[in-house]
Amino acid sequence: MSALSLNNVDISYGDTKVVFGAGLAVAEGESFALVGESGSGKSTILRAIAGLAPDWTGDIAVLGKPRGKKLDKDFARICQMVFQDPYGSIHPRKTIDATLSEPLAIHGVGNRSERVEAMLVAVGLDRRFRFRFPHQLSGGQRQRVAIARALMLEPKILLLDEPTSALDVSVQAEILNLLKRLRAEQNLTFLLVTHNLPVVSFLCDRLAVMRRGQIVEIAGVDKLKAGTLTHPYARELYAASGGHTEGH
Ligand SMILES: Nc1ncnc2c1ncn2[C@@H]1O[C@H](COP(=O)(O)OP(=O)(O)OP(=O)(O)O)[C@@H](O)[C@H]1O
Repeated sequence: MSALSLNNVDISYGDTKVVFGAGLAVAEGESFALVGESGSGKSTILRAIAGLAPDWTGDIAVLGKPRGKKLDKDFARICQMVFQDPYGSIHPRKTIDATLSEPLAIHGVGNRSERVEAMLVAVGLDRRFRFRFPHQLSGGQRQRVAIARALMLEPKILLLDEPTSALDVSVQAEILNLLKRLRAEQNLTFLLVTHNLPVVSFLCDRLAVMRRGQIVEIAGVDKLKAGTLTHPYARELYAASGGHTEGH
């Protein structure tokens, strides 16, 4: 059974269709990247899976279960999304403790205090951050909080939308290492959007290359590293990176 599968998925915003006939399957425990030019529909695919872009047709299944069009509570326990900009995605006036406790409260999970402390440790944040506010944290620390919040309900799948691109280069590597470690420790499945090919090489097993709303190639990351992707656009992307597909 796939963790995520899309079959012939079209996605629109109002009258404008932006994704055409997307199909992919991500195995349980796999890390899968969506790459491609800006505006090609990568984030839209994540949003449709997460229930944030409801105007789609085709089939989306999560752990074998067809995905409905609405935000639903059970889904949140299985699949969570992490956004590019942690400042926009964590509430500025809530303490880190409140942010991390909230999903537990909504889902009636107990032992909140212990769970929040354990999660802070798991994402490499000192306990003293617990009662601070987001503006008292660095960008990297805030992204650790956003990742912690996504993991509070022990989901199986993370949808990661450019999780490091808003961060300083020096901090990006720390967050990538964290994601890699958490994935191994918690046997997570990743579907990750990025325009950064070294991130794909570092964190992913396979990738789909998107162009103008279509997936033009799906391949193992070995093909990316070897420069042997076959679609002309995928090759263009590789050439534009100067062959620098590794480096983290
Ligand atoms: N809320 C929205 N309403 C209308 N159109 C949108 C909306 N969000 C995105 N689009 C359009 O949908 C298309 C796909 O956007 P999307 O954000 O999925 O691309 P992307 O591949 O993730 O790009 P980027 O790498 O720049 O984030 C673009 O043409 C974009 O302008």
